[in-house]
Amino acid sequence: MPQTRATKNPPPLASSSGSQHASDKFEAFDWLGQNRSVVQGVSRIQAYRIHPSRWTQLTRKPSPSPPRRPPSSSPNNNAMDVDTPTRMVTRSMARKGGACDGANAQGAKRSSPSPAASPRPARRRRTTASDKSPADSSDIIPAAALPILQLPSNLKGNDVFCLHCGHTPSSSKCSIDCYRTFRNTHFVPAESKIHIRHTAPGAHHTGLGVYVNAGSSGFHEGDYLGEYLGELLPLGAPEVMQSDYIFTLDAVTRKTRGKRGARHDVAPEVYVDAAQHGNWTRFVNSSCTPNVEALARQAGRVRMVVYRAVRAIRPGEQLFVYYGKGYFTSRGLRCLCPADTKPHMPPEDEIQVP
Ligand SMILES: C[S@@+](CC[C@H](N)C(=O)[O-])C[C@H]1O[C@@H](n2cnc3c(N)ncnc32)[C@H](O)[C@@H]1O
Repeated sequence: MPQTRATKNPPPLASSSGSQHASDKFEAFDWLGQNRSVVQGVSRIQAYRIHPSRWTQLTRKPSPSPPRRPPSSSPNNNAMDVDTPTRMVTRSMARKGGACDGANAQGAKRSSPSPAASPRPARRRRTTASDKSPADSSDIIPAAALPILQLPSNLKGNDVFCLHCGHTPSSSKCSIDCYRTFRNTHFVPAESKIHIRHTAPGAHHTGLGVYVNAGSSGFHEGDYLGEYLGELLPLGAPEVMQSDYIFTLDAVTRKTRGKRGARHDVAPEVYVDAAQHGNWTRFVNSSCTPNVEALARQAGRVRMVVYRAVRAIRPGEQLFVYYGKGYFTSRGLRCLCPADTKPHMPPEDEIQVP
């Protein structure tokens, strides 16, 4: 079924027809197979990039105190944030220049590592020399990007936990080394178990997708598969409106309860856009029955979106996250995932994890 995008600024890379996809012009085997770092103008990166002119030309709103979320009326607000997955950026979030207002909550909910969600460090695995990527040993974060990525140092409360050490990132026990160590030790070597290829033609064709290699051991539930890398963009950057490869790196820095309900303080808006620079995670398609979740987390005060397996994933299976309903509605797209034989609209923000 033809799909149209309801946007005044059609994405430069993406086509508006259902049979053509942003990445059709990539040679999928090149991405992983030919050891090339640049494929058809899209560079494969191992660390965040920053768009220098976007950060100097655009003035970000000064935020002496972090913006407030509207009080929530949900009596179960505490539970709401537990392991809530993050979602791809919707068009309306980008237009409004902010992803954290209540009106957009359905498509924009990001997680905060709540006390129940991540007080303990993630499961570690043994690192081998072959797991090391060039980025692990050198500058994993460009110096200019560090202040952009880091959460405020005056974090209070106990809502924000480092994925590596489990401490609040403002604690003296948590440092940038936590981010480095997390990257080196907690991710499974996913790239050696996956390949990127065109999805089958027909009703479920969604361009390129990520598949688990036949003959590999697949993934276990809870495996950290990778970090969603891309170019860091500030609030108001025009690319945010145009990209189909974008997450917000927003994070809840403090959650307090008052008479009017819970209040969430959030860190200033940052987007990670993989349209021009990215890693394999940019090819993961959306499904209403995902096997991977995208979580907004932090390690050593560095914000990141991590992909984690929500169940065991067998060889031959395609990896899927859930982009959120807002991703599809704001682009005038229908979901073509295998959860339904026909093009459909994803459920509100509910996902069915089998
Ligand atoms: C982040 S990219 C995923 C990789 C993409 N398939 C590619 O070839 O580069 C997101 C785009 O993939 C397509 N896509 C992913 N999941 C989809 C789904 N469930 N239904 C329809 N299109 C989907 C849409 O074109 C969407 O804008």
